Amino acid sequence: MTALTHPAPTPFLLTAPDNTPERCHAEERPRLRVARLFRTQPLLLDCGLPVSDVRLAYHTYGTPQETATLVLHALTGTSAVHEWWPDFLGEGKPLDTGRDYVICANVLGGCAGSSGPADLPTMGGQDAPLTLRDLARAGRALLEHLGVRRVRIVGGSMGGMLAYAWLLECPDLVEKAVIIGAPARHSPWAIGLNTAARSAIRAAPGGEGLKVARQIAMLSYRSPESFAATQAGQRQGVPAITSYLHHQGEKLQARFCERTYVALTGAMDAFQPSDAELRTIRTPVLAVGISSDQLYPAAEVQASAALLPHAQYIELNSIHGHDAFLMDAGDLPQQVSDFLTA
Ligand SMILES: CC(=O)SCCNC(=O)CCNC(=O)[C@H](O)C(C)(C)COP(=O)(O)OP(=O)(O)OC[C@H]1O[C@@H](n2cnc3c(N)ncnc32)[C@H](O)[C@@H]1OP(=O)(O)O
Ligand SMILES: N[C@@H](CCO)C(=O)O
Repeated sequence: MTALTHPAPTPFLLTAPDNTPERCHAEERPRLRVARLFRTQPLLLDCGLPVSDVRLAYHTYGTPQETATLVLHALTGTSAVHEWWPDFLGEGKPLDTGRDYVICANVLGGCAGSSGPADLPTMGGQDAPLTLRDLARAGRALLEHLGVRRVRIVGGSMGGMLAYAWLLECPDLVEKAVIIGAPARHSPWAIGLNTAARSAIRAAPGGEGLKVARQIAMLSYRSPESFAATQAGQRQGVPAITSYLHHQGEKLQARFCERTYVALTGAMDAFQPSDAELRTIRTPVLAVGISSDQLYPAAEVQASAALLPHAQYIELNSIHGHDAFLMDAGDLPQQVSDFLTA
């Protein structure tokens, strides 16, 4: 197989020369910081490989506190919550920067400042397989680094599935969790879509495959009704949807890494907790399905939540499919706020 590529490293600020976290106060402009973790004791990945000196890039918002709100981003997301979730972050919003200490880290394996596949050990000449539990354990070390003892977790899409991994891996840390647009495990449908995306990347490494992967994924992130409303007709001599998908492919290729795409989709596909494991979760959970979600149908999100002893389920009504939690959130911020402050 031709080697997969990694984009130029994201510029970042190290936390401080001695690796002590700097404090970001509500009035400060959000800054990307990078913590260096596992320098004395390695992180043991589920595949058996130890990793030392792990970088996690993160943003914090609000005043540091021992109890924080941890945001878990989606597949191609970053730690910059202020850039991609303005409906949820800010004073008076569910991630209330005037009241809460909000933390978001680019996941282990990511390509927005954290240690990615190119920084991690290989296994048999291939990138080490990562698990969502590995990502949660790395995240736990960041919380310890920041002096955080308890968290409320809010995650959407991959971040929602990662929230399940946190609930299983770190039950002692998590006070409550909001899981948006995510089941506890991938269906054959979701694995199939990711398989096609990875096949495209492997068939055309260097960027072209990643563009196709994004086009496939975008079709699952929206809905037939959404595209009928936004992409009907022609644009510059081709169907508008064709031009849209090309644009989305170019946009992702410019900002993302194909090796991260393979690693994170693989981690999601492999995360298959049993019903029995899910029934052990004691933490209160708010699970949110999205009425038009083609990737993770609302019924699937609800079925996962039904296995949890202390979960409530609500549905976001939108024609815009899976991505609605990012672009058409409606009343959801208020409902999430109510749950987090109850
Ligand atoms: C803002 C950021 O920095 S996001 C980076 C981090 N990413 C994340 O956190 C992941 C989560 N975010 C996302 O997945 C996305 O940003 C979303 C879902 C929130 C929004 O997606 P968007 O691509 O911005 O929205 P949308 O689907 O409406 O597309 C708009 C873009 O398509 C272009 N477009 C729309 N229709 C067409 C068309 N027919 N042909 C060509 N281009 C088109 C628009 O001009 C616009 O382009 P631009 O982004 O270069 O300005
Ligand atoms: N559109 C989001 C959701 C994917 O699950 C992303 O690109 O990360």
